[in-house]
Amino acid sequence: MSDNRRRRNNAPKGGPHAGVSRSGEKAKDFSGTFKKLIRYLRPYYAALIAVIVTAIGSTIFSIVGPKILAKATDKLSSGIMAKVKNTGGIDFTYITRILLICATLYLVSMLFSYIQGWITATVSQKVAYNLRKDISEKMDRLPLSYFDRHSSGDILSRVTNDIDTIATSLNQSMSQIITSTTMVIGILAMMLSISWQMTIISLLTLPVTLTVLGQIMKRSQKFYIAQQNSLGDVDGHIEEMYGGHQIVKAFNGEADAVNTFDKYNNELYDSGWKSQFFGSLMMPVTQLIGNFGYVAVCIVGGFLATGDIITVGDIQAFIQYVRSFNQPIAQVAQIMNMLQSTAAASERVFEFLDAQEMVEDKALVSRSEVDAMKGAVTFADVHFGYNPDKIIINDFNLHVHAGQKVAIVGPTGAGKTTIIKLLMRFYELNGGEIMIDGKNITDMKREDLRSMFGMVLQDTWLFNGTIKENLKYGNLDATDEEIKQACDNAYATHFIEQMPEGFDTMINEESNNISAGQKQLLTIARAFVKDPKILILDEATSSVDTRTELLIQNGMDKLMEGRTSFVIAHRLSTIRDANTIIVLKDGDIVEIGNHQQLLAKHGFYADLYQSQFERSV
Ligand SMILES: Nc1ncnc2c1ncn2[C@@H]1O[C@H](COP(=O)(O)OP(=O)(O)OP(=O)(O)O)[C@@H](O)[C@H]1O
Repeated sequence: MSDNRRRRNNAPKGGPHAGVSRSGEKAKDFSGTFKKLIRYLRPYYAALIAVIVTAIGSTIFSIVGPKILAKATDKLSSGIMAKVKNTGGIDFTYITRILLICATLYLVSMLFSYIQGWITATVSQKVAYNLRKDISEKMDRLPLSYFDRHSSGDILSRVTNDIDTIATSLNQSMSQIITSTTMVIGILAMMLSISWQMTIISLLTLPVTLTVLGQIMKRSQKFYIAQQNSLGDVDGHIEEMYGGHQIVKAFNGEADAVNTFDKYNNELYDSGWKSQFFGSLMMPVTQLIGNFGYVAVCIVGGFLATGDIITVGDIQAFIQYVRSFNQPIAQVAQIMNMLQSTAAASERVFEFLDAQEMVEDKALVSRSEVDAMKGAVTFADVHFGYNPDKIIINDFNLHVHAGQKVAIVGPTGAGKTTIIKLLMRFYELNGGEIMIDGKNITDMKREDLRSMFGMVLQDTWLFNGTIKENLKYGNLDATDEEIKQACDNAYATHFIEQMPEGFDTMINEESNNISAGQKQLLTIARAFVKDPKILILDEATSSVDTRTELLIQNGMDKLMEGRTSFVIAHRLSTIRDANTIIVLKDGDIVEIGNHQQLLAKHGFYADLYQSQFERSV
């Protein structure tokens, strides 16, 4: 089967990061996406109210701080004046009391910030946790056709990168939106309470700050997107070249590979440099414009103070407020930017969660009925196309008695694998029906249906675990004796026992401690452990040594005894004893019969057999 290859070839350009949501990416439906995201926040409304209360609390306390501190400054300055004029002294008791009040306010404000940080971290991580959980459950309900259309890298990036983006931005924006807004309103109120004239003057700098910030952000965002794209190109290129480095070397493609890498790397350098440069301009520029504001405020404040309209303490408090005014404004702008990428990430996640699911299981045939089945298979007028507009299996009819061996042969792309996928209900038919022991497979639960099958494929899939764990994959209750017996039947015991830790040796998909042939023997043993009624064998085309090939063949023959078997055959010499051989061409059965009958027909099969036979002579 060539699924993995096919999927990889279909993967979007840009490598593993090709589906990653990029900061600055715009969502198609901003408000709709946020509504969906807010649904995930619903269980935490109480916590969110607590965030609002603590955020407002901590901000108010830090806002009133300077105003109270101003009282101490005034007392101090009037005390100094009195001392100079010899009319009195500094009232330290009063000043100490004010300072204590201020310290308490700042402490309470800090405590509130702490509580608020704790709640937002919990809520954002819970939302991310629930999204990941929903995605994982959704994966089980999605039809295989969904995975045909989306690369695994793309799906992976939705579960990891996109959800990370959502969690991080929820964490930051939830409290920042509230604190920044409270801060802006609060500071503005305090400034107005000190002097409306000075407030107007300092507000004059605001449009300038906002325009300049907007321009900088627009520019840096453009380069940021370019940077992420170049990063995707670099990653994709490295993955491709590293994955196929032997081929690259064999075809002398190194110079080309290095040139392409240099090109992507230069683009990354260029966009990375520009985005960071523009990003780092934000703070100094805001400060510069703010400083002009201070100068103007100080001048006007000085005039007002000399006219006894405001006090020196007021000027000091006002300056403090002006300093903290620009910060929340810049923060709100940043949050707006961040929310755009959150929306883009959420949109990708919800697109996955909203994808059309498989037709629901019916379970009209009970598990006990399925368990009692013998394994007779009937295909009746089956029509199917991966894309309904392009039917590739036309009117397929076949009846297989329980225990029979059916070989499916035909040129590449004829539809051999497709027939098997339909039998296991990986895809829904466009017409006709498939029955096992006379019962339509759509009337059974998918899980029950698949419990009847055992597969030995060319793509020997083994997971990270011990040999024993891998063997028990299809039957977790198998005893050690059953496993040993299965390995004996599959001629696998010998090599397993020679391994350093025998059945407890760790293996995985890329294991190089076992050979391709040994992996094949393990998958045969795994099928024996499962003891299925119907077998699917996809004959290995990969070359193994003759002795191992013989072991594999013998193992498979033994495995097929007494079970309905479908063999996708590549070497026709191995299927001479099949009860029925069907020859597929472009999704149609062009010939059917046993080996002798088909040879006698002198048709497609006979030609195919002859050509293989001649090649092997
Ligand atoms: N997931 C898929 N999505 C769309 N088209 C597919 C998919 N899988 C297979 N096809 C197409 O369906 C046709 C039959 O493919 P299938 O894999 O069944 O052929 P096959 O006979 O098993 O070939 P091979 O011997 O090369 O494995 C081919 O044209 C193939 O390109």
